[in-house]
Amino acid sequence: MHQPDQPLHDFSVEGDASLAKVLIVTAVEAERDAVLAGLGGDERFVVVAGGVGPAAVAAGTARALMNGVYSRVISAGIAGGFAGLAAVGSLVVASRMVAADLGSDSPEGFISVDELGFGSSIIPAEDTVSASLAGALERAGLQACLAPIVTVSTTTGTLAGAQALAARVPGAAAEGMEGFGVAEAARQFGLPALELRAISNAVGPRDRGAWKIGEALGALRQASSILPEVFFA
Ligand SMILES: O=C(O)c1cccc(C(=O)CC[C@H]2O[C@@H](n3cnc4c(=O)[nH]cnc43)[C@H](O)[C@@H]2O)c1
Repeated sequence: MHQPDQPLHDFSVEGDASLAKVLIVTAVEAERDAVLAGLGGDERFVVVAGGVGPAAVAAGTARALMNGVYSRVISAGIAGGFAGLAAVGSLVVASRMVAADLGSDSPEGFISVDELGFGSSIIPAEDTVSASLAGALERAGLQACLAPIVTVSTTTGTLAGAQALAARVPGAAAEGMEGFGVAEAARQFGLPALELRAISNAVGPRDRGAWKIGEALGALRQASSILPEVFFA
């Protein structure tokens, strides 16, 4: 029987590793189009819109992985940024992907799935490559940081919620809804994962009208133009 902590398939590349592509998974088509525009038709990357939220995107990622040969998977898109750590229009590269609401609430507070003994809510990002990506973005003149990125099923919409999340995941710079789902699918295929987010709004009191989606998609497009030199130099 399959053990969930073991890869489901061995899709690692045998022979010519240069044939393996990088799979990039966004939530929605506008994000996919921004990534594709930045990549400028580079066929070493495949970009799919996998759906919003960790469940849809994990299924979408697994489906894509079944149909190709990949060396790694990147979750990419827009995100909320934590105050003082990631400003609107800046970029965050994940040091780890954290499923921040995967667990149980209790009168004593949140209990993570790790504490409950049902697995892990943290997937480390491919570390040297993530650091290289953050460095390359900065050298290209983009504002970028390397930090934990949280994945939630419900976006944070209050100041108290943002503060609680920042306390639960110290150093977290961005909040999205897909990173952990993409990383979990990649993990089950034995592949490393990364996450790249462009900040469209602050994590905190919900104000959808204030989201700078165009600015974030522009930053995502610019960041995507750096990816070939990082992954295929
Ligand atoms: O309306 C549009 O034109 C549009 C274009 C691109 C993307 C969107 C989205 O609504 C994407 C949803 C996606 O964004 C992530 N996100 C953004 N801000 C946050 C946040 O504060 N907390 C959590 N997630 C956030 C998330 O990953 C969603 O999947 C609209």
